[in-house]
Amino acid sequence: MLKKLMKAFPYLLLSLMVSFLLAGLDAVVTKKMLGILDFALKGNIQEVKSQTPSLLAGAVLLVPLGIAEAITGNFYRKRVNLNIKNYYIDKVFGKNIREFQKENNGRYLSAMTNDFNTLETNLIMGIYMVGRAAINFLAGMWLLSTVDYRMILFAILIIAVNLTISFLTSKPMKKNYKERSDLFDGYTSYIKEVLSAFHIVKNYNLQEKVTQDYYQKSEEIQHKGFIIDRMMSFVNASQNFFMNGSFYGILCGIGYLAVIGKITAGGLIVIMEGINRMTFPIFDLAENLPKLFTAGDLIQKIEESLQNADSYEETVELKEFESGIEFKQVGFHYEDDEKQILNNINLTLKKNGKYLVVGPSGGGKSTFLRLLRKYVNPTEGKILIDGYNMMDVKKEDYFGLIANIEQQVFLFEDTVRNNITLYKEYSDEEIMKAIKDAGLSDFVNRLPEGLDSIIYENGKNISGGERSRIVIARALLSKARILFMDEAFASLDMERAKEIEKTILGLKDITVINVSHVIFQDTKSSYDKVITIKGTSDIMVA
Ligand SMILES: Nc1ncnc2c1ncn2[C@@H]1O[C@H](COP(=O)(O)OP(=O)(O)OP(=O)(O)O)[C@@H](O)[C@H]1O
Repeated sequence: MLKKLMKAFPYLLLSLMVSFLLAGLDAVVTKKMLGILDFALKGNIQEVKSQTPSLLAGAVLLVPLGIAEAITGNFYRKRVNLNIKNYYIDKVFGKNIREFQKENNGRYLSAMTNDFNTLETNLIMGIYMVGRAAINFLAGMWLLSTVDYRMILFAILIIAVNLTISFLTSKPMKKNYKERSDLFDGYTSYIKEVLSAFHIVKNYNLQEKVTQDYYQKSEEIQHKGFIIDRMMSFVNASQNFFMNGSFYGILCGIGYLAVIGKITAGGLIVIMEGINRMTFPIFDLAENLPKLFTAGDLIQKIEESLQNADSYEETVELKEFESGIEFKQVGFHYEDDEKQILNNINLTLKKNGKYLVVGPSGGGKSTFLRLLRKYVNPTEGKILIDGYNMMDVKKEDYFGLIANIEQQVFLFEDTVRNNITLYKEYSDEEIMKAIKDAGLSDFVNRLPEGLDSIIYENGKNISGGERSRIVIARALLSKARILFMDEAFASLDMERAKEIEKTILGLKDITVINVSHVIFQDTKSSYDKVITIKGTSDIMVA
């Protein structure tokens, strides 16, 4: 992530260069203006006249520079935000399917909203604000040094104290920011779950329980925010106290120098201006430096959530499925559970064969499919595909050869066409054939705009059966070599399910592995094998 942030560094540099020019020119204009004041007080009108045009030119140039500063600053902010957001979503989709499924994806939502907001304020804008504040502070310091170079010592002292306070307070701040981010993870997951179970909450009258839980979680987060704000107030108050004390001391000093005639009226105003210019940047530094120090931990937390725990290197490229899949003494248990789910499976699935997988609930059918889909690897024995160990086959190659039809259907809010083609190029004939084979022709013909009709929000304007058939058409069109079906007929009426099953069993160039509770006696015999999975050590092939 840091690399992505560094990519936006040129934009930050450009913007700070503009700030530098602006602050520098502003200081020069101020200095010149007060020099002219001194000449005027001395009655040197000639000098006043000769210096006024360059003063006005400088003052006019401040306007475009001010606009350029705002534009370049905003551009930097836009670039860097887009960079890290692209990086993040890229990495999320680089996660292994199984690892992603195991986690609560609320943490990703929380990272994309809460953590990114904190990063934007603390790091992205933090760096920019600190850079700009440092430049303006330097400009103020330069103004002071034109009257008396010893003023530089005063500026260095202020910076040193500021940095020390920021550094000392950064440790507890980091801890609190990290804890707040963890609380946000739980909070976002909770809201996501509760909203998706809206009808259950209403049907079972759980509003009161949900409201109480929500209040408690909100309270924890608000309290953590309160602690962070309280710490920030303490940091700011101590820095303000030190700085105000120093400024008053300096004011007394320069007042005395003015009274004894060591500083001119212009010089006096230059010093006041210089101090004034250093004040706001110092407050910006005081506010942003401690936050900046906390950003590292947040980045680390986000990076850790994006790592795949399984870093096994897959070396085999597999562009075509040639002969078959072989289970050799395969056993499996889930990593967080010692219970053996599958044991000593020896089985061959031939290319273009049609297999029905049946068995009691909890027998291990889905686990068997997970192994075949390469979501998990066997804990004993091995699965070979065309003679290669499946574990070594590159995921992206294998996923390119398979299609999945599941009970839970995901549809994009887009046209029927795009939902079937999944944004890949196919001819109209190919699409229409897949639609016919999936039993979708009547549905598409009924739609006012045919294939270009829109499916809304995960298919809320179409029936469960139509949804399933869209996914079946999707799988048929993708010309996958292996089709995994997981209770694909569960939401179809019997006639329609039988019809689609017949179509799929009639397809010559595809291997079908169908896990189903819905078994039709008249189509059962069309399968090459019926595999019964009934828990450990019990796998029957008929
Ligand atoms: N992620 C998991 N971690 C630990 N155990 C699991 C996990 N998923 C499933 N199991 C266990 O594995 C066993 C087999 O589950 P699986 O889902 O494979 O069965 P199934 O035959 O598909 O069941 P059903 O027909 O009810 O969907 C069950 O005892 C289940 O509790």
